Amino acid sequence: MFATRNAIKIAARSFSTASPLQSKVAVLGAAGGIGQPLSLLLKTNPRVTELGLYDIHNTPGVAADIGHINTLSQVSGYTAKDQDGLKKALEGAELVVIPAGVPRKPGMTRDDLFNTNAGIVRDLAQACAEVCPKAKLLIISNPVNSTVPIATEVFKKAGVYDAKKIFGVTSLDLVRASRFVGEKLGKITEVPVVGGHAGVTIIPLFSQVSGLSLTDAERDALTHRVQFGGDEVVKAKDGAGSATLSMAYAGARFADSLLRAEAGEDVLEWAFVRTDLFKNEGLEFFSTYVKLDKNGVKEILPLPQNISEYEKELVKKAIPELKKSETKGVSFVGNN
Ligand SMILES: NC(=O)C1=CN([C@@H]2O[C@H](COP(=O)(O)OP(=O)(O)OC[C@H]3O[C@@H](n4cnc5c(N)ncnc54)[C@H](O)[C@@H]3O)[C@@H](O)[C@H]2O)C=CC1
Ligand SMILES: O=C([O-])CC(=O)C(=O)O
Repeated sequence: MFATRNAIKIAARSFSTASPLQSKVAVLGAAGGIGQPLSLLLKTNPRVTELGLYDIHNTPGVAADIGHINTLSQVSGYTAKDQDGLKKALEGAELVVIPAGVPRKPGMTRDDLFNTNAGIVRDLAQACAEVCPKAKLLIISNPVNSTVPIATEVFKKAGVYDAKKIFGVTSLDLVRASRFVGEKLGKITEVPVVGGHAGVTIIPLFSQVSGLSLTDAERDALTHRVQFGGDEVVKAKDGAGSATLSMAYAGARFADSLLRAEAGEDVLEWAFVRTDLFKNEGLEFFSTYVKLDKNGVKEILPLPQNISEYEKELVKKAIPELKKSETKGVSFVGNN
């Protein structure tokens, strides 16, 4: 389950500047709080040559607006009213990013979004399986711990499943952990975050950050802040939704990592993927260290051997929670 740390190389963190390959990125839910700034950031990425934006409404306006930005990529926007709008957005896509669905309000858990978002993700994944089965899917819609198993089951049913290409985007947890530790260290450094994307399933590995020394109380507080960073934003937005801008940044960063890997760079990321790491515990999905190549996941690395006892306990606590969400997602597709 754990490996030595020396195999692990931290990915560079600036956006791409190299000349582009042909890479179409589709964004489903593109007119939303995340969708709009995410589409904006993707428009500024020189590796993206085409953007296909889809939402149930408002996408043509977003596409027209972003389309005036003076980078070379082409932008088109479709809604549910356009004939074959979803199909047109997806055709030829290398990456499909999915932030479609409802966000939390104060007092809700991510799992409370399941009833609405499970069906949305299932239907969008079905369209991806039909139109662009070889595209990489980046799932942002919550609850990620269930929506990734949902998309996986849809692809399996359609006979086009490739575990290397379906990702739950947990990058915002990494961005938050890096920022919160940065406040302490006075410099920005990468902080691995593993597990899942909800409460106690979010596990920051502070033991892996060189130069960081925390008292037990500081470690507990920092861990809690990363695990419940989403709630901090939901509370501050006071009914107007959850994190959108930081999520757009994190999602664009993860998309950029996949595009870099597509172009032949060695990239290490953290993402919620299908893995055998916890096979003995009956768990199929876990966010861990993932080496990327042009096909998506090249290699899944075990957790570092030298993580702390405290972090090992967090992993143990997360497993039953993850398992519950996974089963719920799998059953949803089985029963619907
Ligand atoms: N993975 C992560 O770290 C994070 C995930 N999220 C999740 O992302 C999702 C979106 O959040 P926001 O953008 O703030 O919500 P939002 O409500 O602002 O935007 C969602 C968009 O999805 C669209 N949509 C709904 N059904 C659709 C369908 N069938 N096809 C295409 N588009 C559809 C809506 O029209 C809307 O424009 C939520 O589920 C939220 O919980 C939010 C922050 C972080
Ligand atoms: O908290 C939420 O509901 C949105 C989210 O996933 C996050 O900000 O991490």
